[in-house]
Amino acid sequence: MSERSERIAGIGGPLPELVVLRLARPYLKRLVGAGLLAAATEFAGLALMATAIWLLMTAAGQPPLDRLTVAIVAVRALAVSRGVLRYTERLAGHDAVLRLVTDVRAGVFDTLATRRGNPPRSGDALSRLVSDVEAVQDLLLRVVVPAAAAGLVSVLAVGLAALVSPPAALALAAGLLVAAVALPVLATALTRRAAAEVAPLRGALATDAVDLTHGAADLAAFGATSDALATAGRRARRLARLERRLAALGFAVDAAGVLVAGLTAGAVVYVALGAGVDEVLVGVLAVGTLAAVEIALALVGAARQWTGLRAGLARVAHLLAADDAGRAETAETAETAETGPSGTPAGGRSFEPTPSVRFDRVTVRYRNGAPAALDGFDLELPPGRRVAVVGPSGAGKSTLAAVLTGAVSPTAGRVTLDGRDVAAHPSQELPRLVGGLLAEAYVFHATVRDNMLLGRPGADEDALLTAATAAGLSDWVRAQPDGWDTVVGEEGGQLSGGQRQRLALARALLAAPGVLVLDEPTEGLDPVAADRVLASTLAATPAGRSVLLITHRLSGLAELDEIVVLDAGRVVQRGRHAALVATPGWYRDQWVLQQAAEHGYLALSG
Ligand SMILES: Nc1ncnc2c1ncn2[C@@H]1O[C@H](COP(=O)(O)OP(=O)(O)OP(=O)(O)O)[C@@H](O)[C@H]1O
Repeated sequence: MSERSERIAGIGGPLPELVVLRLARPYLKRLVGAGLLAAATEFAGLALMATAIWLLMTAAGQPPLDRLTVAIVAVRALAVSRGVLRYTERLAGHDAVLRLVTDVRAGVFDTLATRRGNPPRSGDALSRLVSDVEAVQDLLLRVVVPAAAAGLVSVLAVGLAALVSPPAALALAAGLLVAAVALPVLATALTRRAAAEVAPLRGALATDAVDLTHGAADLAAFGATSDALATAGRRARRLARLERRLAALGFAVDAAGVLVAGLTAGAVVYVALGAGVDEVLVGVLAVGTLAAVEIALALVGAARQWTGLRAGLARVAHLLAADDAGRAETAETAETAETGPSGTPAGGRSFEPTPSVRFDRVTVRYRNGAPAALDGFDLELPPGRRVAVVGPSGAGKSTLAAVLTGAVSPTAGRVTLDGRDVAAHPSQELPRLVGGLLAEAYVFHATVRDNMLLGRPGADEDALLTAATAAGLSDWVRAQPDGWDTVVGEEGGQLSGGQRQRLALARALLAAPGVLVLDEPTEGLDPVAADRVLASTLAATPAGRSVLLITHRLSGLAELDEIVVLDAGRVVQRGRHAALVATPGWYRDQWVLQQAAEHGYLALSG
């Protein structure tokens, strides 16, 4: 970690604004300079209005020109200097703030890259880096600097008005207090709750987008797509509602600001006239008041900005304060996880009867003219039958699973469940009839429990334990300090490949569809573990349920009712293990090779 980011990461503190201001310490001189320049700009504007109105009202009396010369020059000088001052103020402010934001962004990157524990989810991390770090920039440029300038100019305006008429200055001070204190406090109070909800909602929506995209296949496989989409839709609608409410409140507060400016100017004129102030100076006071209140109203905008920035600032500050952030992050992800990946709904799911499956001359061609991935495939899978499909890579095994689960439609032939085409089954019913562990299962950045509950929402702890034990995951879960509530990291990044596979298998076993499809369930496990997990998986599947096991390992298939050997989409052998091992062909050759390889492995590892 760089020295700069160490400095950043070491900062804690209760208020995120204080964390940011402490980070800004090296750039304090530049920021104070920017604040003074901003005040000078606003003051030049105020003075320009007051001088111009004095000039107009005095000129109306047609005095000798030399009485007006100074004012004419002053108007020109103020008009020019206001532009120059605004430019230099922007330059100085942005220079300081962009340096600071570079520090903060580097610190956030460092913290994200090096932290242990739960890394934030990519959607969430991205929104932090983009919008939350910009909150630091906005806090200084749109809140602190303009608020300081407005405060300073208000004090100056009251002081100058007091030179003309102390009672009028009192009226001005009262109006400025309403504009600079009461209205901002009101605006903050009205918008705080909605604004605090907006930033986490944006983070959650970004996360939904990641889950819906990366986990689309698994959500579909477990029939959870519509629930996940509904959850994301609910969040998007809530966000839109909140933003509309914030905008409406903003308009109302702006209108109140205009009213305050008018009333204050009226009060100042009334008091000044009553105090016998010269009419030209009353005009100057009136226009000066309007200009001063408008400058003070910048504080309403600043307060609104500040309310909107607080949540983002807090996230950056917590992230940078490494130790605190670790804890906060854990709490936050645990909270997200409570609702399940993409808001998996709770509630039990009843089991469906096992359908009778029939593949009838099924051919699948992914592209016109391409060789068939499946070519005239036939298979009967009555309830309770257990069939393995084996064959070389690219033989069409995963295509078979895809056709059965409805992910791919046959180019020719039919796949039926109880005589009805797979495609004719409603998509929310199909996963209960056929499903399981498909190729490249997605593991969500949630707890072990919620990853499993995607398979069967509402399942109790006993059911979780039974499925996890069959998949060989329960010992690992027990060894974790958080047990079922262990968060597995983005795409299961905090699990080993084998653990990820066991978790996906446990989820499939918990889902327990009528026909359990297992595509390479022991992928990534060593031979001993693979044999054990396959045996316990088959043992854990109730007798009335069918199994379609896709595997490249031929070990542990002796108990299965049928083994189908595929090659280039065609069935080249079929039968039981004992018969196939006794017959010359791909199966026997592969069996011999695998046995030799695994015995060699066992000899070496033993
Ligand atoms: N989505 C797809 N688009 C185009 N072709 C595909 C697609 N999926 C599979 N194929 C092709 O279909 C054939 C069968 O692929 P499939 O994935 O079913 O084989 P497999 O037996 O499961 O292989 P492996 O054991 O390597 O997973 C291959 O030639 C493959 O290139």
